[in-house]
Amino acid sequence: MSVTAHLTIKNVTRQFSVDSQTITALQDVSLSVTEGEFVTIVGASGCGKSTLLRLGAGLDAGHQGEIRHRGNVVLGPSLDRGIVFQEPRLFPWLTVERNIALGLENAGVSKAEKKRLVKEHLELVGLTGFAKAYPHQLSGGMAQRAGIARGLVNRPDVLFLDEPFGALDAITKAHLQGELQSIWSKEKITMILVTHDVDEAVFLGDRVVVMSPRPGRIREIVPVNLPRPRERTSSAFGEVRAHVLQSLNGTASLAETRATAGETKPVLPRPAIAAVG
Ligand SMILES: Nc1ncnc2c1ncn2[C@@H]1O[C@H](COP(=O)(O)OP(=O)(O)OP(=O)(O)O)[C@@H](O)[C@H]1O
Repeated sequence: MSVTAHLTIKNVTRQFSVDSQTITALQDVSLSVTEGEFVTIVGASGCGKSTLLRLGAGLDAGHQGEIRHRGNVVLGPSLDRGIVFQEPRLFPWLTVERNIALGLENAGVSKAEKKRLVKEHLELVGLTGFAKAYPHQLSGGMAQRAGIARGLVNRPDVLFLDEPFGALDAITKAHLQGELQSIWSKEKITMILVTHDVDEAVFLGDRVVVMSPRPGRIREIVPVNLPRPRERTSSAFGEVRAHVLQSLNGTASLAETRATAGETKPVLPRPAIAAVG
């Protein structure tokens, strides 16, 4: 793995205004991600994880501080930065292959190249044979695999994943975590994944970024120096997990904070809320 600073987030603060109150979603957050690294971000609900991801991907702006990707200031979305959300967001009227091909929209590739890339990525996520299926014919895990293929198909430099397995059952989740880790090892794409699941963060991350809420800050960055694929039942894994949990509990227990999360969320739908700054 090279040590090029790939994505740098420097002193980033992001505030929102809700009902004339200012919410500081992120305060003075700095993080430097190296090329090919897998960084996971955990934290209680409302601590700014998604805000950080959206800013990094260029889907949000209005922050103070600076975000650079390969040395260039991030000013908006780019084909170099892919994103996968918790819901796969597939178009129900398009087949799996056409949904994946959407990731190549505006990528300037020929029809033949598009076909080749879609086939390759169907294979990569284990959906060969489902190219012509429609989203309603897929299980939740399969749909999320299609979402991941769409995020990867144009070979982004960085793939941002916002709780990609959050809606899946425990068995499918563990399976897809394993698959994502092999895709990452094979494709060498920088990945930044947000999760509520400490096991997932330790299983996948080279480093686990622990965030604390109100205002959202980085509390600690925990390196995970364990060989891959990781053995979740090993004592070394358990030690890192315990460390991350302790770090989270330094602010509040995750369960406790999630129970009060409603208080930190805007009551109005987000598009109706003005951004500060
Ligand atoms: N568009 C927006 N308008 C107003 N407030 C927002 C907006 N986006 C985020 N916030 C607020 O910023 C804070 C951080 O939200 P964010 O969604 O980043 O947290 P999170 O850690 O990803 O939470 P969760 O784990 O529940 O998804 C919250 O208090 C939230 O209400």
